[in-house]
Amino acid sequence: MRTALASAEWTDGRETVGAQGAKVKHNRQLPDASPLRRQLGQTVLAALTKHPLYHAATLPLRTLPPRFNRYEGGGEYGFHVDGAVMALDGAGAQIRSDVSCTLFLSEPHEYDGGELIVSDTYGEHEVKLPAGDLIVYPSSSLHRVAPVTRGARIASFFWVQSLIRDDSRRRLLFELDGSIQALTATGADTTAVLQLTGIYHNLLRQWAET
Ligand SMILES: O=C(O)CCC(=O)C(=O)O
Ligand SMILES: [Fe+2]
Repeated sequence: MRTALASAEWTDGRETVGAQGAKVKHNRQLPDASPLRRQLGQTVLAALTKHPLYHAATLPLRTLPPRFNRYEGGGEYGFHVDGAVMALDGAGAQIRSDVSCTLFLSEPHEYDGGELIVSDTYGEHEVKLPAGDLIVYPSSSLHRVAPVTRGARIASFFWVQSLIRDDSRRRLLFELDGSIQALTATGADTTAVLQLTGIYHNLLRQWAET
């Protein structure tokens, strides 16, 4: 993916953003209609289907085809909130953004700056991960990408409509899932684990929107 993206043609990132974001967005992206975007996006989605932790955290219902962006020469994306409802295709289908995803494709030593900074009720969290690592964060959060002052930061980014709209419910289910996995791995009482698994699925059944 890095090799293909190194010789790609990039376009102004403001092409896919509303008026609020356009004022603070200074990066470039693969054009939405680019075959490379489609091809690499499918590679990203295929990798996600094989990742239990990603599924546990996002509980995906619909996923926007991944896009690819590039920041360099002081490029940044100032504080913004992602649009709540986005076009899924050209046929009028829409997706509600519940979870935002950034897949880092550049190694941290290849550029200065470029931290993804997510602001929540506990303050600001800075994220800068090795190539191949992905961060998921609530689309309801304010976030920004710090200016890239050396090198280039290339990433894939996309949005997920979750079965669970509410961030706090999604978090509870994620933590419950993690506890069940840990209990199973350490050989806990199977009847108790089965009961907890039932509680997980019955909460999911009560809260899931499809
Ligand atoms: O480049 C990133 O990590 C995030 C991009 C972003 O926030 C957006 O496109 O809305
Ligand atoms: Fe964003």
